[in-house]
Amino acid sequence: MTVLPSLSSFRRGWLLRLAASRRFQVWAARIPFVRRIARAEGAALFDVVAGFVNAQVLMALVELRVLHLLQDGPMAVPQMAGLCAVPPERMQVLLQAGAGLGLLKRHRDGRFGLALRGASLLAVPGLQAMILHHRALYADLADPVAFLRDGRDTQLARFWPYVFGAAGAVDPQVTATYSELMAESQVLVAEDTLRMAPLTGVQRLMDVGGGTGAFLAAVGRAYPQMQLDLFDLPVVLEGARTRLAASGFAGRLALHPGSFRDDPLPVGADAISLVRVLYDHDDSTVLRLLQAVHTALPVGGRLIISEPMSGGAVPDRATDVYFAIYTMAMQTGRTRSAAEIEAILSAAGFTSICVHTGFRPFITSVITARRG
Ligand SMILES: CC(C)=CCC/C(C)=C/CC/C(C)=C/C=C/C(C)=C/C=C/C=C(C)/C=C/C=C(C)/C=C/C=C(C)/C=C/CC(C)(C)O
Ligand SMILES: C[S@@+](CC[C@H](N)C(=O)[O-])C[C@H]1O[C@@H](n2cnc3c(N)ncnc32)[C@H](O)[C@@H]1O
Repeated sequence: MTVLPSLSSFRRGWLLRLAASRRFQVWAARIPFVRRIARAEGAALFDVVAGFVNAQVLMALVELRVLHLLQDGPMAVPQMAGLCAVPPERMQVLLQAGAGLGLLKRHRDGRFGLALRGASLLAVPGLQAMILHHRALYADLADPVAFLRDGRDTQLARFWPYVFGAAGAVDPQVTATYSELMAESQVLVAEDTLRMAPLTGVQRLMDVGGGTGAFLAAVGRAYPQMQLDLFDLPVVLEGARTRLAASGFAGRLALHPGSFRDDPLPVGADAISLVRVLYDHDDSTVLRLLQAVHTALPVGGRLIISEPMSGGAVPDRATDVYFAIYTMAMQTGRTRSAAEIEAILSAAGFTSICVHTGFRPFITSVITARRG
């Protein structure tokens, strides 16, 4: 909590009782210094209250391709209304809301254009597809208490059938959809992972659960001499073949179809990466997977784990809300803190465990470890 830094629990309790008193709030609104804190708290609280509406305005802007349409310059409301097939008076409200969110800019002549944040959104790989797929998550959260008490049949779990193992990933069309979403959203994850955990000295890297090879492609570009191995479910690798053939890495990339639930991992790599894999699975699957990675690595071999992690003792706004609820809706895994992952790594026999908290925790954080 930002306004209550490190107070004793007695003073903290006293301050919390004050904040929860309506009479104190009325008084605080009149006193100059306290008024600033009260206003900031009010605005922050309203942001939480209005979150769903903000997200739905964003959804409409993306689905109607408003940001794309404004890419070449500002437009008048009636023209936008025609292009988006939305009545002009409603379009006005949507565009004004987009400007309120800082995504659009309202010009003096009443036209709307892109703001810096809206323009940035267009350039984030896969973000628009990610926003559109939130429909499934929002449907699951329509009744959040029912979801928490008994959220067993979720739309999101059906969106990502591979989490149920090889048996779930049978439909190549469905597999192609999620593989594409993962590959696009991988770009920033790869950037941050390689910045936090450079692969200097690694001869051969195996990416387990590497999807269609987007992480390995980034690694291959950064380390032109490295041998690359990709391990994933057969149906996923089938889809990856054409993409990888065109990537120019074919000569130094080997594909290993298999399921880490049922098959041993191939040996030979001196480093193994697990990028956005652990949080899809329960603790016992994660422990067995890390034990299998331990067995597949040579002594001193390196493991790189990269995924958004819970803040643990210091709850984090992005990962402890979005990713924790998201992975709960997927049903099979959970968003773990670095400390929780460290504990499983130790149980699997890893040493030299090192946590690199992400500078963008909503993109990823990294843990590295070695086979002792
Ligand atoms: C030079 C000066 C002084 C000024 C210039 C001004 C200027 C031009 C500034 C540009 C600003 C700029 C560079 C902005 C860059 C913005 C960026 C990089 C924004 C990035 C945003 C990324 C976001 C919002 C990422 C969201 C990621 C999400 C929602 C990921 C979801 C992932 C999921 C659900 C994964 C699921 C996997 C599963 C299924 C659980 O296994
Ligand atoms: C969230 S995706 C991450 C893909 C990629 N690492 C990335 O970050 O974009 C999880 C990946 O794990 C793979 N996976 C899930 N269960 C698996 C299993 N039992 N054996 C091998 N791969 C599996 C999925 O097919 C999928 O490609």
